[in-house]
Amino acid sequence: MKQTVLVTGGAGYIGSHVVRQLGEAGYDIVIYDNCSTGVPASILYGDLVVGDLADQDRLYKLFSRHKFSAVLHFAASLIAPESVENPLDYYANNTRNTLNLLRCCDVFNVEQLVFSSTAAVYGEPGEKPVTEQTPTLPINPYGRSKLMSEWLIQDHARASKLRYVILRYFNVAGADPGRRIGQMTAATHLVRAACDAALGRKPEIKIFGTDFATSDGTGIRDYIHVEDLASAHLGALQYLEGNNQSQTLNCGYGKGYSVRQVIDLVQQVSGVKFKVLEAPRRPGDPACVTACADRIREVLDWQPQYDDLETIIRTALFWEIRRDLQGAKHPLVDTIATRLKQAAAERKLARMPQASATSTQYRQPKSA
Ligand SMILES: NC(=O)c1ccc[n+]([C@@H]2O[C@H](COP(=O)([O-])OP(=O)(O)OC[C@H]3O[C@@H](n4cnc5c(N)ncnc54)[C@H](O)[C@@H]3O)[C@@H](O)[C@H]2O)c1
Ligand SMILES: O=c1ccn([C@@H]2O[C@H](COP(=O)(O)OP(=O)(O)O[C@H]3O[C@H](CO)[C@H](O)[C@H](O)[C@H]3O)[C@@H](O)[C@H]2O)c(=O)[nH]1
Repeated sequence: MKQTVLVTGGAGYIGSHVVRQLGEAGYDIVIYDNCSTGVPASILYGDLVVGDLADQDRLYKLFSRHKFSAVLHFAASLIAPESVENPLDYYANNTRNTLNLLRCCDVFNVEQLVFSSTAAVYGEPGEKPVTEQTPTLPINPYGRSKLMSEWLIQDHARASKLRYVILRYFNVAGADPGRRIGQMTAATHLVRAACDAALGRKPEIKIFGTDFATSDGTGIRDYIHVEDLASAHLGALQYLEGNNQSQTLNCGYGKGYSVRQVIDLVQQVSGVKFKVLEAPRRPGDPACVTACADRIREVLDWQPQYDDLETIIRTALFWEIRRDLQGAKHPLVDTIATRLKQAAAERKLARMPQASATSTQYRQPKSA
């Protein structure tokens, strides 16, 4: 029987990629989103209900209309420096609204929850990759608001039949390799900011902090492709459907790249030497955050397909170019698009001997 799942924040960047994979896997999907940063055009499957998680009455009505087998909870505010400026908004949208959602799960007997948490719960863990056992010491209100949400979920699960998978994402980037969806709205993330600079949408990129205690002085992060992150959600859902116990899992590849390395690679892949400025650190930015991601592979049998920074950057750039071609077009877009197409064709050629050997091997006529 088809299961109906609720996806909060499904019109957003990550949620929309998960919705697409859920739709392809045959789930019935209801998306609840206030479209503050998400856009309806990014929803390729399911029904969108436009509403706010703060509206408890609306949520009750939604839960009473559907029999949800599970909830995937993405809706949140997520810009760490902004959370330093407006902490109360972050606690309201992230922590209080998670409580609203849990109340509905409780009243309507929803027993499976997949929650979007973040590496920001670890704060400033130093150079070592962090495991799920690393102490959680968030250094900004965003991280604290998410950690408090984790506690709400864990405490409620102890007192009820709720089972959960909390996924702590590291830095998410890239776009649907099929180029249907990607980051739709303005975003401050590094890969996006570098793509914007390559496409000439911004005159330059700023490196926030060059005096961190890292190899080149700039911040180090573990970048995960949004498509792999989405498949981890399907794995988490299937894991819960298999009646397994609750888990908290890191979602990253276990590889660290500095801001300079990311910018250099965006310049290399795009062929555009955009301007790079050095600027002071942003408030609340840790020096280095990378994941030990052994447990998620083991527990969910998760097998990432896009574990490569160049692939992340290429899919992000392809998506941004596609967005540009639909709207106002910058002259550089054509140059970069041609360059990316050439690179893709060269890679295809390089792979050809192996590909044709494999196809001869496997495509034997059935009647033979
Ligand atoms: N992007 C990252 O690098 C990253 C890293 C770690 C964790 N996360 C987490 O992943 C989740 C999704 O992030 P994203 O990058 O897709 O962001 P996003 O802003 O694209 O998506 C968030 C979605 O939630 C919706 N939303 C926000 N507040 C809402 C409310 N009160 N009621 C209803 N809908 C609401 C927005 O309209 C949007 O569609 C968040 O919980 C975030 O904390 C993201
Ligand atoms: O224009 C920019 C943008 C970013 N950076 C730097 O690039 C690194 C990554 O910054 P992002 O803004 O891309 O991402 P954050 O690490 O700040 O945070 C992201 O990943 C976290 C998990 O690690 C959280 O989950 C959070 O929601 C999500 O925005 C940081 O050192 C930042 O200072 C720049 O130098 N210039």
